[in-house]
Amino acid sequence: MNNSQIVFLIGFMGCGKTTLGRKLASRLGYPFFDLDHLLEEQAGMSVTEYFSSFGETAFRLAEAEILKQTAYGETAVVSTGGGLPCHFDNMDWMNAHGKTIYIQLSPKTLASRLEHGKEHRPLLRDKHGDELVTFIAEKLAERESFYQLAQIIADGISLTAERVEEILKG
Ligand SMILES: Nc1ncnc2c1ncn2[C@@H]1O[C@H](COP(=O)(O)OP(=O)(O)O)[C@@H](O)[C@H]1O
Ligand SMILES: O=C(O)C1=C[C@@H](OP(=O)(O)O)[C@@H](O)[C@H](O)C1
Ligand SMILES: [Mg+2]
Repeated sequence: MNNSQIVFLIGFMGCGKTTLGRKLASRLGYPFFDLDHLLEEQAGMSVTEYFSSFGETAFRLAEAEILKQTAYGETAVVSTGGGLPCHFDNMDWMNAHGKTIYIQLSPKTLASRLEHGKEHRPLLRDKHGDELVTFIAEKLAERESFYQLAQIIADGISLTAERVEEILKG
């Protein structure tokens, strides 16, 4: 029997990839990887500092490199950054190496979750209120076709690690 399983969580900033990924990994007894945290460790600086020092293009190259070079082992839960599936062949690579789950939420719900965490997200930090919702709606529309390539699409409202485990078992 093949017991290998790498689960990639994808979706827009604020959909809960990091929070849910950590819980899911603990539930399944799998190692947890958050690609933004790996990049921060390797670069020795925060994602925000990385964007301001090197720019978004360099960040996209670095996150793709970390996605593909990390030794995940046989089982893992991997939380990606929100933009990662939309660059290079990252989405195809994740579909070929594991199970991809898109955590889907509306721009309004995402904005309400992000209002307090946006200083850590360089793409959002200067946006407020309705302007934040509009920005998310536009960016999500650009990204949606990539996210839709996921093998599993899950409604992010009240999504729990337990529910994701059930979905994975089929
Ligand atoms: N299921 C949830 N319900 C409500 N808020 C949540 C939920 N999951 C995460 N959050 C909150 O939303 C924000 C973004 O979560 P995070 O896990 O960092 O998302 P992502 O990694 O997808 O950007 C955090 O403030 C987090 O506490
Ligand atoms: O959507 C994006 O372009 C980004 C999402 C962030 O990760 P989260 O989705 O975990 O916030 C982080 O990778 C960076 O700020 C860029
Ligand atoms: Mg995250």
